[in-house]
Amino acid sequence: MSDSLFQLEKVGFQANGNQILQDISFTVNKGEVIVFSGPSGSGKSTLLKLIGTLLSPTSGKIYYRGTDLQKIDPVEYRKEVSYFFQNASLFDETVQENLSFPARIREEGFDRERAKKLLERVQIPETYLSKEVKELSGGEKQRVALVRNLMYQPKVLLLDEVTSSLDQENRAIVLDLVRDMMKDQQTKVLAVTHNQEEIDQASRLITIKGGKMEESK
Ligand SMILES: Nc1ncnc2c1ncn2[C@@H]1O[C@H](COP(=O)(O)OP(=O)(O)OP(=O)(O)O)[C@@H](O)[C@H]1O
Repeated sequence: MSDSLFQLEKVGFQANGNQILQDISFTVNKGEVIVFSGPSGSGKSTLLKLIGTLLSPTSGKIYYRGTDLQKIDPVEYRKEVSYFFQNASLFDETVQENLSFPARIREEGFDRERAKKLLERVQIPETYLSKEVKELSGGEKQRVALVRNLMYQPKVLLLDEVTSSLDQENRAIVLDLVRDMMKDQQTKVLAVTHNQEEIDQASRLITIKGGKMEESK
């Protein structure tokens, strides 16, 4: 078990009397890129939120590196496992204030060099640091939000339809950075997507239908 990254055992989730997920069991091993697919409303986002601890299972267990998620300090867990979603919201402040937020909550200084490098990777000039978020386009906001998630290198990146509201150009920029993270810095990715190009990159495709899972690849 300790060699697995995540292990789900008969995970279920109920909300307002509805069984949204049922009996979800699978193991994610360390070198895998997992993509969750399936029809709209089938429970994919809910599953990713359970893994990201934004929600708690109402039945079953989730283990991270062999330890029950309920027994892991949430602050420590968030340092390793980063959840990034479609239309991630930035604070209504400057780009720098947003990018320094992860350091502020850890009472550390802002790593301007890292911010600069990551911004460059998503084709945003350093001068944007002093820009107000409300001056940015939708695609720029999503790219800045991704940079904010990566200011501390996560071990696992949970991506929930992060490119679905982006045009082709922005999508390519975001995917390129995610790919680099996976390659050079060994970040593991679990993603929910409808995009075929992203699905093709999966080493494993897990399909969720009506709250139940089918493994397809
Ligand atoms: N907190 C909640 N309370 C009640 N119902 C919920 C809650 N969260 C999700 N649902 C319902 O659970 C089902 C699964 O939602 P989920 O967002 O996980 O689907 P999805 O597969 O990610 O869909 P999409 O591809 O459209 O994003 C939907 O029917 C949704 O309405």
